[in-house]
Amino acid sequence: MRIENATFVITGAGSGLGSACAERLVAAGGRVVLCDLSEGVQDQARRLGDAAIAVQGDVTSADDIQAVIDAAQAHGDGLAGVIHCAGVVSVAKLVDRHGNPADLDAYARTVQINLVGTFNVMRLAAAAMSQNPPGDDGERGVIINIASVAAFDGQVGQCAYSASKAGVVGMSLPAARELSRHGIRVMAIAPGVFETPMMADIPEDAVAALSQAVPFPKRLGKPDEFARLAEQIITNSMLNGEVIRLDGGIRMQ
Ligand SMILES: CCCCCCCCCCCCCC(=O)CC(=O)SCCNC(=O)CCNC(=O)[C@H](O)C(C)(C)COP(=O)(O)OP(=O)(O)OC[C@H]1O[C@@H](n2cnc3c(N)ncnc32)[C@H](O)[C@@H]1OP(=O)(O)O
Ligand SMILES: NC(=O)C1=CN([C@@H]2O[C@H](COP(=O)(O)OP(=O)(O)OC[C@H]3O[C@@H](n4cnc5c(N)ncnc54)[C@H](O)[C@@H]3O)[C@@H](O)[C@H]2O)C=CC1
Repeated sequence: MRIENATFVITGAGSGLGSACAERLVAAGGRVVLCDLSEGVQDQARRLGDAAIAVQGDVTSADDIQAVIDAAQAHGDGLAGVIHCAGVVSVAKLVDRHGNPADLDAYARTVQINLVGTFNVMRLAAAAMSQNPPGDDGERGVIINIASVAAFDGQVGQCAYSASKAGVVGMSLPAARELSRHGIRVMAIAPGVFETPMMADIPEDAVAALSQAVPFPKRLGKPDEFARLAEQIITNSMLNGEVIRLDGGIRMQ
């Protein structure tokens, strides 16, 4: 699929990895519709110029995401793809050091945003893209979801987060199988540790430990390194139904 003059929805585009994807797609001649809960997403759209518009919304809301997709249809010649970066991190042990059980609502919130939100965006975007005229190979669209290495190597305290991301991994192949008849590809990226505001709350020694745990390069990833992979997934139609770890070889302990 070509990026130039095509329109993409990027969720979580007010920050971090989503923001980097927006910059890279605009630089490649694409048009973007930025969705985020935070109102800062409007500033990001203004920075990117006429190729970008922002629609504030919650990925767990059917109405909000349908409004984002409707805006994408109007922003260009139909929705070509989605890079779904919106997500939250949570940390809690099943039983804390005082013997108290983990909070159920906190667990449910993490799964609701990271997993149910992913399903919500996929289902509404796929319904819209299935109406596109077929392109090369009969392609009508591409969906890129974001998992995490925590889907595979979850650490102590990551039951909710790892479960939510493992669910994103689990949906990749069945979604790709179902949507292949419409010419829509589904991929997921499982990042390791990247320099974004999501990592900002981590104690410095923990960040250092995570960086040292990366075989090579021993550092946090840069958001544009993530965006470059997303760009390649969009333009390389043989990438489908798979999860790509982008992590420097880290296997978390
Ligand atoms: C490496 C810790 C990083 C903390 C980061 C918190 C914010 C996370 C932002 C992540 C954003 C990116 C997300 C992503 O997709 C990529 C990743 O997943 S990066 C990995 C992020 N890691 C986590 O989120 C782990 C979070 N867990 C914790 O911070 C702690 O486990 C927790 C606070 C939940 C509990 O710690 P503590 O109070 O020390 O628990 P205990 O005192 O009960 O310890 C019991 C026992 O378990 C050992 N332990 C605790 N944490 C870890 C660990 N992460 N890895 C290995 N072992 C751990 C602890 O040392 C005790 O062992 P003893 O032998 O009894 O000393
Ligand atoms: N930073 C990292 O090291 C890693 C991040 N990831 C995943 O990558 C994705 C992006 O993470 P970052 O850019 O690092 O985080 P970030 O915190 O910088 O950006 C996430 C964005 O999602 C938005 N968001 C959260 N909940 C939302 C909702 N319900 N509706 C709409 N927007 C919502 C936030 O407002 C924020 O702007 C997340 O899914 C995260 O789990 C995965 C592995 C590693």
